[in-house]
Amino acid sequence: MDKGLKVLNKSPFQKLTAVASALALLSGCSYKNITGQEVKAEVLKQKTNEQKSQKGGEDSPKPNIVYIVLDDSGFSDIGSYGSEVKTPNLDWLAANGLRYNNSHVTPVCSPTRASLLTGRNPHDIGMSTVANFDMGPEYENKRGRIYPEAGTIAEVLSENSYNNYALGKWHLSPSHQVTPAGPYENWPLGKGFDRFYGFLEDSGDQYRPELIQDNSPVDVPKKENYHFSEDIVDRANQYVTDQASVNPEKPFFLYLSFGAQHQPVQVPKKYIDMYKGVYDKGWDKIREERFNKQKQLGIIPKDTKLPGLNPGVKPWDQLTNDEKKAFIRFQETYAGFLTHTDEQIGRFIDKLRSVGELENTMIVFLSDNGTSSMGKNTGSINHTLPYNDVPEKLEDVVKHIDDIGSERAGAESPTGWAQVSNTPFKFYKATTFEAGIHTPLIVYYPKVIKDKGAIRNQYVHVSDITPTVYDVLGIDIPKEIKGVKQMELQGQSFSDSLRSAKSSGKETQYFENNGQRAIYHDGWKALTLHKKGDPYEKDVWQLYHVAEDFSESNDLAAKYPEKVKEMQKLWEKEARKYGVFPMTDIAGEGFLTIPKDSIRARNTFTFYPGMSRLSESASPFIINRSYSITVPIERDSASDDGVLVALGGYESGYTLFIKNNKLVYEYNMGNAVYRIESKENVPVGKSAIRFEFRKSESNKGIGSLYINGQKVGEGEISKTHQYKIAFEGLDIGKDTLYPVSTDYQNKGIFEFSGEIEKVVYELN
Ligand SMILES: O=[N+]([O-])c1ccc(OS(=O)(=O)O)cc1
Repeated sequence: MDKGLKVLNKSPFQKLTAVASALALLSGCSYKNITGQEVKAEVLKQKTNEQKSQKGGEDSPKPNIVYIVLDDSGFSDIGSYGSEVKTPNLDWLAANGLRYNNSHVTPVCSPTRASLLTGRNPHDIGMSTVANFDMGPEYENKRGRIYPEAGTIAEVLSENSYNNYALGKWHLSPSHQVTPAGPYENWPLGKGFDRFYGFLEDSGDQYRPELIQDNSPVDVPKKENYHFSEDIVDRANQYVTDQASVNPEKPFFLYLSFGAQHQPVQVPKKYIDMYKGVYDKGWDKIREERFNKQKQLGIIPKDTKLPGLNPGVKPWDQLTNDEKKAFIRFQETYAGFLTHTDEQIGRFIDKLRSVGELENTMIVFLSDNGTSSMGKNTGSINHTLPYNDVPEKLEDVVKHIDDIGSERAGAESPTGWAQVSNTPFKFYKATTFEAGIHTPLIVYYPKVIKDKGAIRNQYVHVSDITPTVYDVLGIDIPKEIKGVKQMELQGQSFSDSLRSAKSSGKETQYFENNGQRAIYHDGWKALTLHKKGDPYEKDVWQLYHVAEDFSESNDLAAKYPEKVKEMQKLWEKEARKYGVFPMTDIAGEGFLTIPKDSIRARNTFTFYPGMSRLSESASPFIINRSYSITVPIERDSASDDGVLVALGGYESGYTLFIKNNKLVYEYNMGNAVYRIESKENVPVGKSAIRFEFRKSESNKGIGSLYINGQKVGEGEISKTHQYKIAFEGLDIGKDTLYPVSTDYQNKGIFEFSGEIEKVVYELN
């Protein structure tokens, strides 16, 4: 695809414009305006042509491009793909555009987004798996970043006079680079976007997100009932309004990437209440209803089979009343969250309409992967726990049932509902079964799509979307971007299918994430369900004729062993071609790999008061090791109190603070809080405060408090996080967003009223 030129193919209209200007120049006549100045006629003529070429004009050559991405939402979740959830605005896009029912993504977030934004396969550009995991230079394919050789659509379009905006979840920078001091090259502005507003990591709290605007951390707007999805759409609307008002001749690319439906599932109660009673009938029934509706809609073939419940998912009538009660609430919340998101999408569409841009905009909607199983069989109300492989107890979930959806819970639905979202498929996100990689795709582009509301069956992959856009715009990628030679596009345009149902789809596509593998070729699919630690060559391959078996219900591997071998070979060939090797089957241990070029590789950190919040993933790596935190302070009076250092929030984290003259350290594990309090008072005047953690066993140890070298408190911390401590970063001298300790939850950020000289971490 790389034709080596960064030129726009000129439309017939542009050619006419050029001829008209040339004629005007040749004509050379002039007249006097009211101030008596001489005005050349050709300038006037040119202006008329410019006005004609403003977007919205009949012959406008450059449409706006919008990508709307949902997170962790399965194939059946939206109304026009079979759901009972109310999504009128997405359904409107579907009714006025095309629904693809055979569209594929990667099993997890970052590779899908990397592929979407670059038109290449994820491994080949450094993003085999989530951006949280940077495996260092030995794993070129797992650096948690997009290599500059794979320019993003924003970089390409900025060379074609587009403005480029990104909003919402990013998750395309190594997490250890999410710091207020950069490096910034993998942040949105480093990847071609002109404006950004959102969060940079994998999940964001909907009520108190760690917001970034452009390259700077910013506070959550002080707004009653603040919600992140509303905030990013307010911003998107602002960007569109600004551009339409001030620079209407310029087209824009806008990437609107919701945190929804990823955990934490959080939405105001009003939306949860909309679904009261809807889910009382349980997941078996709802799954069946979605399946039937999908057939009626024609979104799945009439002969599709509905697989049984996934392993570990109990039939609804075998659940206890407590389970039913909690699980109903989870799904009411999930549904309300989606309706709320849809409402925001509606507000954005309305904005495009009101500034006269809707008809001249191509909108692509998709979900980045299928619905997740991280809620396990109980559902989750504290998402740090599943990230650390700590099971949650149903009784805790039931106790906090009314918190689900609120800021008091990092909620995620149980697997029974995740399977419903992924109807008619089996398994979940992170696998290469269709449940993980087969999601909705809607394309709205009224200028070209005449077959409104139709369903397209072409096999499509997320890497094909941006090449399709380039094709529609008639542009080639530049040979170089910022002096870096560009790789060829690897996705394949499906622009023909916008006009014709008959055009062909993609023939071959490989998949891989953390050792889970699959290959699609010409109507067939082979896959492995890899068990961590097993040798890859021992993995058993399954075989499905997906052209006839939409839901992978009939494993044909035993019947066609030769076909399995052929598909395996093809997987290997594609894997070699696209940089899948070396492969790893990391899961949580990915968090423990600290590359040498990460700031986390240091053993000493000195932080000064006033530092912006530092993301947890870039904070001193204290997991499973001994360390100390030393804080020289000064108190003017015995009433000076507040937080010296804190990381995390009420879900989990740690905090060192002074209250009632006592020095307190709390480690909040999520299901237990370890508290150590000084016996003695912290003196007025200068003192050296110190907390020391001595590891005794794996993820266990003794915490000690010192004032001026004297031990003033000690306690055992019998379980610490093995992978990730929290979803909220490190504060010096205060505890922003959520409080780690309930001891000061009514004191706002509980800023230290004395003076902190510095905070020094020393890690062993
Ligand atoms: O293992 N992780 O770090 C991880 C896995 C999945 C995940 O969800 S995703 O939507 O961002 O892919 C986030 C983080």
